[in-house]
Amino acid sequence: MQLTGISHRYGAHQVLHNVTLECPAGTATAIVGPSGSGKTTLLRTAAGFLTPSQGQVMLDGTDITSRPAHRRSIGLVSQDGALFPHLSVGRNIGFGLPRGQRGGSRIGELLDLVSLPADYADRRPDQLSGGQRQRVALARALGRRPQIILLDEPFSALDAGLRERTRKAVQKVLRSTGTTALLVTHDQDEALSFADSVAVIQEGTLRQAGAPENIYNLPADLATARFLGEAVVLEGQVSAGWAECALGRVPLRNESPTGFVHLLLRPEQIEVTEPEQGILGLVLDADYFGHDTTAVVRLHGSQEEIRVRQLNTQPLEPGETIGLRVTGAAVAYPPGGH
Ligand SMILES: Nc1ncnc2c1ncn2[C@@H]1O[C@H](COP(=O)(O)OP(=O)(O)OP(=O)(O)O)[C@@H](O)[C@H]1O
Repeated sequence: MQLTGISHRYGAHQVLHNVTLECPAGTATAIVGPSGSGKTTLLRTAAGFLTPSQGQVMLDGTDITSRPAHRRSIGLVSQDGALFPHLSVGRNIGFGLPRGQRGGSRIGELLDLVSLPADYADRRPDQLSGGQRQRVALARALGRRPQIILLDEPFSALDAGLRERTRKAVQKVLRSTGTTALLVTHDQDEALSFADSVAVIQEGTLRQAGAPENIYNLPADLATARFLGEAVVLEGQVSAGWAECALGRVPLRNESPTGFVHLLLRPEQIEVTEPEQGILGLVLDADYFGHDTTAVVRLHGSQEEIRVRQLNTQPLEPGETIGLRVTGAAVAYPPGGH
């Protein structure tokens, strides 16, 4: 599916500005962005519930912009699954299937696809857990073998553990059926782990789209960097592909003009060492989580405070002096961008 030059306004309020996004067949694309950035509006445009003020929705080379939702080969799974509470699981899944397929075997097949036992067909939705309900919603959406599945925050009502398991189960089903998926989420970890491609949208504008590792490691700007995870931003001076900053001399991941820049590092790139082996820092605050420790550290001789994250280390103590060393490269941004 291709969304080309999509703009949309609700009355005088323009919420999408010329968004172009390609969702290649058989892949999963996640749209992430802050609340109110226009994600759902874009998804509704893809689904056919809304005709954009401008732009085209193309599917397999055909312009389907003004084709209504029920005539598109698209399945939708929403936040709460939207199952009919008074119908059994089997009848929920059968809803919308051609008459001949509403019986046992196709329903059983679809339950099996989402790893639910066949006898769940007789249960009512309120006899299932939240994760199981979302799997039923997925089975229902997949029943008609749509070309595309649209997932609108489908895991957000689930608690952390269940959320991850359900996400993995859904990912597996989508991959095994080769279904193209478009997921809307405001959870950046979910987007990075679920999708083949991540699109970041802010204030109705597409800021960046690409493979998760590219988006995380080389964000288009600092706002995108901060949205996708914790960011350590330091002032620096660039010359010949290296930058000098409060953490010493660090290589750059991107091409940058010489002179003053803002440097982006991720907290996990900053290694804690013995004081004599790194740049000195004073621990101001530390949180020990068992699997990792995060700390806020003030760098010696500067007012810069940074956040570091260490795996499997001893707890750090406020007031302690530590050494810090950068691993990997930084990304340089010209001054003025935030
Ligand atoms: N039917 C509508 N009429 C008028 N304004 C709307 C309508 N639907 C959404 N909006 C506005 O459009 C903007 C984008 O909304 P949208 O639901 O697309 O954002 P979102 O990124 O999905 O947000 P969230 O993550 O909070 O769901 C918001 O400012 C919202 O108030």
